Amino acid sequence: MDFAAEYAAKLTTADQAVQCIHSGDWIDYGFGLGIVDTLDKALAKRMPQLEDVKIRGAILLKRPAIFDIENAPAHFCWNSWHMSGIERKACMEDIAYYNPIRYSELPSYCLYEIDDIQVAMFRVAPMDSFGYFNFGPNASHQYAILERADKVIVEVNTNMPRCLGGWGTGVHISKVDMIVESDNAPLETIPKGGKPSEVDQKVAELIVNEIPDGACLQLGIGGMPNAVGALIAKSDLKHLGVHTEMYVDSFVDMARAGKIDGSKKNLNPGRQVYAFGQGSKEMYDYLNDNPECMMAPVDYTNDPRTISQIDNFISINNTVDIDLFGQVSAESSGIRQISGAGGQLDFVLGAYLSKGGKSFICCSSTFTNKKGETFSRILPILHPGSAVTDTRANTHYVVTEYGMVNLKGKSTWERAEGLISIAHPDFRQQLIEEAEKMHIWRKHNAHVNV
Ligand SMILES: CC(=O)SCCNC(=O)CCNC(=O)[C@H](O)C(C)(C)COP(=O)(O)OP(=O)(O)OC[C@H]1O[C@@H](n2cnc3c(N)ncnc32)[C@H](O)[C@@H]1OP(=O)(O)O
Ligand SMILES: CCCC(=O)O
Repeated sequence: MDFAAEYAAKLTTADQAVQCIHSGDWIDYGFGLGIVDTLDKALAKRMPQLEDVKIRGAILLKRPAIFDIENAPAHFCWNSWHMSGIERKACMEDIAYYNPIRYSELPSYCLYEIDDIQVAMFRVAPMDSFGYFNFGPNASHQYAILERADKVIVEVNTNMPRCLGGWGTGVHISKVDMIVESDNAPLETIPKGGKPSEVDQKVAELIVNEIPDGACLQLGIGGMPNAVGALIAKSDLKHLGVHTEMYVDSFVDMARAGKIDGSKKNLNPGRQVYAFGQGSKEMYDYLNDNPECMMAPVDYTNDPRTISQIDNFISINNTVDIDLFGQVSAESSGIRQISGAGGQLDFVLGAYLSKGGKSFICCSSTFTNKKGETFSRILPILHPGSAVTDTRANTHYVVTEYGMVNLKGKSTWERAEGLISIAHPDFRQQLIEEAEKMHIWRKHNAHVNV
């Protein structure tokens, strides 16, 4: 096949490519680092002539140009699989809406249930000699979108790392309708976390004590899991493995510190497995063409049946709030959507099924808002409207800077006692009084320090 000739025939401008988008269409904009940029700017010029365009995407690292057109909600809506700060702000502008989904189910939802997708656009790496455009660190559910899209447009960016893996890591030119060469803007990054706070340090110490040599790690999205990872890189742990949904900078720190060799993994030994990645330029450079790293679609990485096959699986995720029954709300506060369910429950379920596996839900004991008011993250009941990300039947270990409790199988009074014992001391008495009113407190509980 003469891929160069096919490339030349399909090459077009962004302005020309977006002419195929019409009012009422469902459009896929990519995912994370794969979200289009040059095509977005072109669509922002066309969008004022269109109505009711429905766009899907997730974890924006940059505010798309379409969000800033005049009277945006009249022209389109953004439907997010998982919200970053940019998307949660856009919710308040009536542009963005959240699609609740357990992340491992996203590819099958796209394959078997989603309405037709008229146009799918992805930001990709340059075509290789075999005619493939690599997705960069975004296997996620992209293969499923390709199956369902009527038209596929790729936006080539020479800065996109080439992420190797198992399957679903790129698209062949034969399946692409149009190719747009971007202005090769630098990729968006998440800066490496600074010095871990004292709270992060305490939480990390508690978790590190529970990790055996040879364990396999998953770190969730957000500041705290990353800080825990950075401290694992400085620990004495050995022969760690990686099997995660999101690849983050602290895995690079651990690998460079010689903590990761994957030698004890009983699935994909030696490989660091992930579904997508977001981080620093250093992390993108590390992933580029690195055969140790294996990117695979999320219905593989996050399937609890996959996770369960890996012994000593350690899952570390963050939460927004948790109630005294052990219901974890990791994605919203009341009706305010903060992020999304993501793969948290996938990993909580999978780690529990793993021989020697444990899942840790961690958080600081308090949250201070922009007005400087401080609240306990351990609440008697969740705020009205808060989504339950992990049901109380599934929650395993919960960690704050005041300690760690294992809630699995515990009765309501044991949960209340355990959670209050790791709440901030300033809130313990109040929590006990609420627990008493809710009839989940026994006289026996009195040994909690207040
Ligand atoms: C990715 C994987 O590998 S798999 C599974 C991982 N996936 C998940 O865990 C999904 C759910 N979890 C998450 O999305 C994240 O871990 C979070 C939201 C819990 C924490 O992420 P972070 O980026 O560290 O959150 P951060 O502390 O910056 O808070 C985000 C926002 O929530 C607000 N917030 C946080 N906690 C609270 C709270 N208790 N009450 C009210 N608002 C809160 C913050 O003020 C901030 O709002 P802002 O954007 O207006 O400033
Ligand atoms: C898209 C999912 C990200 C997460 O699980 O947090």
